[in-house]
Amino acid sequence: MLALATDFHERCLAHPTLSHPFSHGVEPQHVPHLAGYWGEVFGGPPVYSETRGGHGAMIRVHANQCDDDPFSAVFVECFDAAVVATLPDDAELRAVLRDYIRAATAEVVAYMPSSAAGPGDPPMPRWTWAGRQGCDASVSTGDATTRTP
Ligand code: HEM
Repeated sequence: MLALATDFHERCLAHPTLSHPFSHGVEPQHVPHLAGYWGEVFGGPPVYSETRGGHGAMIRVHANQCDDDPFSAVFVECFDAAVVATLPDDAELRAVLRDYIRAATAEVVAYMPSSAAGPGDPPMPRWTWAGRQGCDASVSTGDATTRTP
């Protein structure tokens, strides 16, 4: 997760659109925080919830920041590229991660408009080989259940 977050963040900083939100200075521990968040989503220990306040806190970092959305498409492109650069060449893994980042980005971006209500205290999303757990199947990878989580 640290390798993925490091590579991904470098891509954001190098991107003409994505670099803008980071141009006012980035929290020095941003990359480990991002890695801890993703680790928790994918079944690791609750590092992000215990140290940063959980999924709602992550959403609130982004909330009410922007009334249009120049970010979603390029954000997922950078993530897909970071997955290819840092994780094993595994089609099933890449499919789950592709589904994940699209669902996660749509959720974050929905809170970005200045008029959006806050997220409350939503649970941390959990993703496995079968896609998102405890949620509707439209964001799941369907029958990809043969791998051990
Ligand atoms: C859609 C476009 C997005 C943009 C432009 C964006 C931008 C940012 C910025 C500027 C920060 C603050 C960096 C800092 O100073 O610490 C941040 C923090 C963060 N972002 Fe995003 N983000 C986006 C989407 C997402 C998504 C989809 C996720 C999760 C899948 C995510 C996860 C995080 C996390 C975990 C943090 C650290 C929050 C903390 O300090 O606890 N971001 N993001």
